[in-house]
Amino acid sequence: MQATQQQTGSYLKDLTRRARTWLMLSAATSSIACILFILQLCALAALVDNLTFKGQPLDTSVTDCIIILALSVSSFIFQWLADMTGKEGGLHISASVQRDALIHLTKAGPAGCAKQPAGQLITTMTEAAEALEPYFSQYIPRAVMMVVLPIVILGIVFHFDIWSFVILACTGPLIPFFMVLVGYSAQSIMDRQWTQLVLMGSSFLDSLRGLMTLRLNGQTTNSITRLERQTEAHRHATFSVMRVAFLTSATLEFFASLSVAMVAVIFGSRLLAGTADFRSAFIVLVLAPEYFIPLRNFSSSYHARQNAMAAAKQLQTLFTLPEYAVARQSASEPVSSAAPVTMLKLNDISASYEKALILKQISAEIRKGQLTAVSGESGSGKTTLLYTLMGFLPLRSGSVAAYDAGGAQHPLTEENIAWVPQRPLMAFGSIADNLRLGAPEATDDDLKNATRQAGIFDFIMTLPEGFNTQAGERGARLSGGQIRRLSLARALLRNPDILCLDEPTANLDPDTADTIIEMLKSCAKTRIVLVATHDQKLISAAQQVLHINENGSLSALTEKAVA
Ligand SMILES: Nc1ncnc2c1ncn2[C@@H]1O[C@H](COP(=O)(O)OP(=O)(O)OP(=O)(O)O)[C@@H](O)[C@H]1O
Repeated sequence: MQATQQQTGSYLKDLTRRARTWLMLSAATSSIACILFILQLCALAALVDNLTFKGQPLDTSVTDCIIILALSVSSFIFQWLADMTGKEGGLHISASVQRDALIHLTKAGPAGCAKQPAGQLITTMTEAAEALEPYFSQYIPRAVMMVVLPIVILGIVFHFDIWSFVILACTGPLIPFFMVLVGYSAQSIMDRQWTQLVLMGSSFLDSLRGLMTLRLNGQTTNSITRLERQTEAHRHATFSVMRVAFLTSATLEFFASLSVAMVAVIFGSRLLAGTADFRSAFIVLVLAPEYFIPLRNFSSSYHARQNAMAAAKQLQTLFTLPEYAVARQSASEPVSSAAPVTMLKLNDISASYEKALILKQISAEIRKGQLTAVSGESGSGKTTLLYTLMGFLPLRSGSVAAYDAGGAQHPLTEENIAWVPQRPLMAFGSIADNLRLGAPEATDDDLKNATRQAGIFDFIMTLPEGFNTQAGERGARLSGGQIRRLSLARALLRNPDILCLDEPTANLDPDTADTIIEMLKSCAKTRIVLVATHDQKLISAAQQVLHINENGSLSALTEKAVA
């Protein structure tokens, strides 16, 4: 569900607090720059008046020229400082939002993240977070400037000419008024543009990932047509946004030019009639366009605000993902004892994603030395059971306790449990890089040992570059069985006390499946090994089988003596 305008507005307001100092510095330096610029214009008007009408000789005006130059340089420096501090504030906020989003995704874990398409998450994490930067670096300092500078100019103009003051005071507020009016109707166009962008991103990623499936089903052309349609819709939405932006700036230009022209006409006729002096006329005429500049700058950055509002809505949607992952103790925290965990005790555990319970009151003891399989119909909750052990999903009730051989209880930490999912991730990089994902400190010998245990060492040695061979995008240069064995080696490299595997033999030829089953049996001699599987061969090879029925309850627990 998308957040309302009001919720998004207060979210952006809250974010402002994260870089308040930078943004205040930006607004302050920008105000100083503008005041210096106004002083420079006043000094210039006085110099021109003195030289042309008061007959002051040029050689006595050197000090005036130096003052004008100094004012100009200082104004430039302060404006530069204003841009830099504004940028710093904007970047600080967008980086902190990206960090928050990443932390939230970690808390959501694989179960929570499954609720949004990966393409949408990528677009939100990158483009939406970056779209916040111009809002904070431009819109907020300009909004402050829009208030400060026109008031200063109005004060000066009032001092010189009441009629010019009235014209500027009446026309100035029209600009932000029209901006807000146009802005409200443009927000829905902006939201549409973002929805199209997110949709395009997810469709593109889905098509890329499912290229093979699309091809096999003769859907490549349809997929291209759908992508073309989405690109076209995004182009249309972008054009609508640009049309509104152009129309708005044309309206603003019209009002600004009209009022400057009115001031010029009034002062021209007063000069001709001899009721005004040149110096006042010159000052008011150079200040009149400057009066509209902060208003125009504010209006042009209003687009940044609308874009940020639409982007912030996408970010708020990401933050609504449920935080399923359970916080676990990490290696940096002291563990009560170095003895390995040899037994897991499930005490009446129940778990659910939403309201309905998926797992109901499961109790079992899973020990080192015996391969344990979790079997059951598709959708019965086998993966969910592994998720609860891995900490990807909290328990609704019951508990999981871990004990060492001496009967002492241990906490379940990120280090003593490892997981090999149904579709293991192969990152872009070499085989060695992929193996070291979970154990960056692992030596070459460690890699050899782990791959030997996982039965993939001989295959790696046949590759021309051995461990340095590139795995390809998502392991595209490896077979399904090779990816499984590599991810098993990756898990073993961490030397976990508990190893959980989801469908380790799915879609493998009988010989490869047999090799993996033998490997798991041998792994189970030194650690707790728990597999979720449909594979009858693997179920028969297991010494303990937990059968979960379609209601999510444990319907049978069979145990065989270890051979
Ligand atoms: N992230 C999720 N959010 C909500 N419901 C989910 C989520 N993941 C799984 N489920 C639901 O939980 C139930 C159990 O799913 P689970 O993946 O544990 O079954 P499984 O026994 O492992 O199935 P399979 O053998 O097909 O892999 C299913 O009804 C599924 O729709």
